[in-house]
Amino acid sequence: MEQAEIGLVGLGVMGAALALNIAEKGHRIAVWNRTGAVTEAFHAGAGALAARIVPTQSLTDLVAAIRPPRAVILMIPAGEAVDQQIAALRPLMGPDDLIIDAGNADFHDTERRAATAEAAGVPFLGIGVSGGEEGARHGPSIMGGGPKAAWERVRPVMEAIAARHQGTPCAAWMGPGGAGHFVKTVHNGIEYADMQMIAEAYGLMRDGMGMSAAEIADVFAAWNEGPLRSYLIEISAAVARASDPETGAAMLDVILDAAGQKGTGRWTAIEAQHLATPVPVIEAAVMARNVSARLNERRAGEAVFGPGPQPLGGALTLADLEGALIAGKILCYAQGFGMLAAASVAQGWGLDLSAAARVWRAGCIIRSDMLDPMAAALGEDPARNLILSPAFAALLQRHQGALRRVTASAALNGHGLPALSSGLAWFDLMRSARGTANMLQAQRDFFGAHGFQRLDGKPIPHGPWGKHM
Ligand SMILES: NC(=O)C1=CN([C@@H]2O[C@H](COP(=O)(O)OP(=O)(O)OC[C@H]3O[C@@H](n4cnc5c(N)ncnc54)[C@H](OP(=O)(O)O)[C@@H]3O)[C@@H](O)[C@H]2O)C=CC1
Ligand SMILES: O=C(CO)[C@H](O)[C@H](O)COP(=O)(O)O
Repeated sequence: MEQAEIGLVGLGVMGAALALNIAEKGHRIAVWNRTGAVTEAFHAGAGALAARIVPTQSLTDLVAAIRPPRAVILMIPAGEAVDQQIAALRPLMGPDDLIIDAGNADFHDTERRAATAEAAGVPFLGIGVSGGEEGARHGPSIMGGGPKAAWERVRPVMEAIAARHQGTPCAAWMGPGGAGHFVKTVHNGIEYADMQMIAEAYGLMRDGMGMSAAEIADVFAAWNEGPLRSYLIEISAAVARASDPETGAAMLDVILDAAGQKGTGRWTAIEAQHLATPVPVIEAAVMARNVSARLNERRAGEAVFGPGPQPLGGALTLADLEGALIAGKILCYAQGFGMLAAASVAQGWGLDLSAAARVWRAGCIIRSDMLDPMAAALGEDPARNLILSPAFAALLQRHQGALRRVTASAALNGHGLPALSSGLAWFDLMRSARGTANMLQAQRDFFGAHGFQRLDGKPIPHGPWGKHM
């Protein structure tokens, strides 16, 4: 039998869709899944593509089914499962055979696996794949990381299966080691923030303006025709429009308000702290998911303090909400790109921020019309904060008023808007040439003799605190 060009382990939601995508682009692929019955069912359901798919029932058969030098994609949960699969596969493979972890991964794990592979003289790639099931099936965004030569080996397949933005594949090598998985992690942090800001606008419409889910769907659909045009706004319109087949009620109205999470947003927040790079909108979004899961505490809080959100009494318009989301989105993306810049320096990756923005323009969950001008702005001057680029500074000038009205009215009326309001706070700090950290420095010097710098440059590193004690 003709050997496959590539192999794939893990026929779950993403792996199955990716395997069909690869087969559809004309590549013969061998597949293996931990639960063998899943492999059989997958092959049986692959229709015409089944002819290009080789189902296998052991890792030995999987490896034997692939033409050397081999490439095997892992599409399985992050963490131990990946280490176990690598440990099981490596002894079966040759020194030129490539293992590709294409699931989400903590980039520290990817760095460790890359170092182990390099020491053993075998190739390993860690690549981020975004787009959910639909993206994996018809064109995801792909962020490659690891040895450039190994990426070049699989680049033709990656570019063939990736989404396209005006003909350009949304698949690119981001850098060595864990760079690809790091870019995917920041992508997911932005995803959390974008989703949270949309949920905040939804809450203002539902609880502050008394709008039904169907009316809210119309608003999201209208916003999707303007500057906010994006996959997440588009699906927000769709989910707000959907009805529950059981009760006929709006689907949103029957879904429990407790968010799940697999951890990628948390990885972003943790790494941001390690890098001392401010991503408050992303951190607020992670916090909001954590709070959402504390249902009993929230119910107890409402019992003691009364319900939070009150009607806004006409204080805000839908245009205010749209403007606030435009401003919030720019602020959160600027923070995400700032984090990529900080990691690039810390890790010596040489990340091209514009290239990251370019692979996010199509296929991924955060794809949006704004990413093309963002890629252009980052290309003009990668060292400049995105909010200072002329195009995005002008948008912020235009929409910051809406963000202020929305966050102020929300605060006055009991609506918690952690993401939008932390975005505004960061923006105001970023436009303050004279901040308030002089007070922090004085306090630190007072209690710990930590010293400070003076504005006039005089070499007097401590304050006269002793005289006043
Ligand atoms: N779902 C999404 O939208 C996205 C997911 N990802 C990432 O893709 C990867 C796969 O996710 P997804 O397809 O959603 O997950 P699923 O839960 O749908 O599938 C998981 C797959 O991994 C296999 N698996 C689970 N544990 C092990 C193990 N210990 N050893 C070997 N195989 C194992 C399962 O096999 P079995 O059938 O035997 O259980 C199954 O094939 C994850 O890293 C995820 O974070 C990335 C982007 C988007
Ligand atoms: O990577 C993804 C999208 O880009 C996955 O869907 C991921 O599972 C989303 O994260 P979470 O489960 O934490 O919401």
